[in-house]
Amino acid sequence: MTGVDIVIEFKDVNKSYKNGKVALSNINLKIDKGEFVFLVGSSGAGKSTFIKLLLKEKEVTTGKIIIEGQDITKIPRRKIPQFRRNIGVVFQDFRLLPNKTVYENVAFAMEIIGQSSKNIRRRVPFILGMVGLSDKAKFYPHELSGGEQQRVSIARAIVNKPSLLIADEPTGNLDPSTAKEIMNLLMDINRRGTTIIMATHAKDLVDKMRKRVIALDKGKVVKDEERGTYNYDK
Ligand SMILES: Nc1ncnc2c1ncn2[C@@H]1O[C@H](COP(=O)(O)OP(=O)(O)OP(=O)(O)O)[C@@H](O)[C@H]1O
Repeated sequence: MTGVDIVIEFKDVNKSYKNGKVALSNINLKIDKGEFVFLVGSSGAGKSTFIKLLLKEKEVTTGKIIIEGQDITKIPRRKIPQFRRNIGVVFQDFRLLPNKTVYENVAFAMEIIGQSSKNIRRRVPFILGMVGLSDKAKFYPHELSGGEQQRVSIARAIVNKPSLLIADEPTGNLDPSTAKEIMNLLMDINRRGTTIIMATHAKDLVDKMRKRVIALDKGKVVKDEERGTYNYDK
């Protein structure tokens, strides 16, 4: 997928869980290559479900999700790992490997997709420089601040040059000024061409950035606005 136009399209997507709970209802939207999209909505609105469908962690009940012309609902189970390589993911709780250094955490993401050690030695220092962690390469996660740990997790998410980066509450565990720094880093990555979808409750950040805002409420899109704000009418 790298380097190819990524366009995400949800076509009449519905998702109900086994208990009958409707998590997403009749979602129709398109996200173009290079966009930065905030996904907002109160707890239970359907943001995590939206992300899980994109990653194929969950399957749609009905409808299609098309990424770069491919209907991902049709990808067979055995091809899911390969599909996921094209998407970087960042979580609220960082999810770093505690027994690996910063360098090793990022290198590991390249090792598991079979990159040569020569490529790894060239790429990891470059990415650590980009996220401002060159001097922390030999540190372990527990020796870092929350903001630094999140930078490592962002480095790991982008080291294999995904076209799409999904950030699920990436600033949720950070104080406001650190959250702003992480936001700036994500904007920087977006300016370099990576499409970003960020689920968040961080009203201040959303209002400041004035990027596209998609708001969910009870599984429905209740707002989709260019240069939007956090608030939406239910
Ligand atoms: N595995 C599941 N089985 C049954 N119901 C589920 C499951 N996962 C989520 N739900 C329900 O689907 C709805 C949407 O949940 P989802 O986790 O997508 O919301 P969210 O917007 O991500 O919330 P939060 O901000 O709290 O993470 C909720 O009502 C939730 O209880």
